[in-house]
Amino acid sequence: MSSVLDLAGVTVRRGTSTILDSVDWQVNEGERWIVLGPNGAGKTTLLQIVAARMHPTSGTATVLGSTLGRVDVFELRPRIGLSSAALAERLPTGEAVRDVVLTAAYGVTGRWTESYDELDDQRAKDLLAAFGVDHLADRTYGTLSEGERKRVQIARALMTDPELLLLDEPGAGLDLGGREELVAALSELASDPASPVLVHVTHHVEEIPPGFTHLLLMKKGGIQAAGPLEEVLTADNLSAAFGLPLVVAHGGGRWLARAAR
Ligand SMILES: Nc1ncnc2c1ncn2[C@@H]1O[C@H](COP(=O)(O)OP(=O)(O)OP(=O)(O)O)[C@@H](O)[C@H]1O
Repeated sequence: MSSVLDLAGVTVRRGTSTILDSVDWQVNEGERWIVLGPNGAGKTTLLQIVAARMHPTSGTATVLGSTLGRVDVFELRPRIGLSSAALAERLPTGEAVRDVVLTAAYGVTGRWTESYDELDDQRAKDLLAAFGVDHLADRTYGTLSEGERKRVQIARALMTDPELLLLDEPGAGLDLGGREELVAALSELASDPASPVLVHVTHHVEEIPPGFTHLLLMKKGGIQAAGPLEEVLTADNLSAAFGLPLVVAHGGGRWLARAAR
C-alpha cells in the first residue's frame, strides 16, 4: 500500500502559540479519514498543511510523494481537491453554477477568457449530477441554498480528478435534511473504489458518512488517537478529546454522541 500522506513531527507555531504540536500521521491509498476534534484543536491548520497551502514550522509533511519545501506547490495543488469555507467565500456569486465547477479545471474562481473543451464541460455536468444538483447548472450560484452550494463546492473540488480530496466542515450550516443529503452523497463517494483518498473534517460524529474507514481525533494541536474508525471512536477517546464525559452509540452505519449522565 503506498502512502498518500506522511506527516512526521509536524509543528506549526505562530508567535508564541503552538498550533500543531509534533503531529505524526500516515494515510494510505483507499482510506477514507474523518478528522474530528473540538474548536481550536488545529483541524483547519492540519488541512492547510496537507493541502500544500501552508508549510510546517518544523517537521516533514510528504503529500502524494512530494515533501513540502522541496516541491513546486503549484504542480502539487491540482492533484489535491479542497473544499473549505475560505475557498467558498472566493466563489463569485454572479457566476453560473456550471462555471463554478468548470473553472476549477484552470484553478480559477471566475470565468474569463479561458476556453474549455467538451470533455471539461461533460465532466462538470457529470459531477453536478453525481451530487444531485445538475438541474441547477444554469442557475446563478448566489441564488442557491447553503446545502446546494455545499454540493456544488464538492463537485468543484473533484473537477481536476484529484488523488486526494479534502473537505473542511462540509456540513457546517446545513439543516437536518441538507446534512442527511450530504452524508448520503459522501457515503456514496466513500464506497466508490474509483474515488480519491478522502479526508473529511467535522465537529460532529453524526456527520460521519457510512463507508469512512479511519479517524484522527485531535486535541489542543496534537493527536488524541488515530486509526481504524471503530477502534478509535470510543467513549473514552471522545471524552478525552472534548474534555467532558460522553457516551457513543453506533447503529445503521451511523454514530451518535451525547453527554454521559
Ligand atoms: N495565524 C495564527 N496566529 C495565531 N493563532 C492562530 C493562527 N491561526 C490559527 N490560530 C489558532 O490556532 C488554533 C487552531 O486553529 P484551527 O483553525 O486550526 O482549529 P480548528 O480545529 O479548525 O478549529 P474550529 O473547529 O474552531 O474551526 C486556534 O486556537 C486558532 O486561534
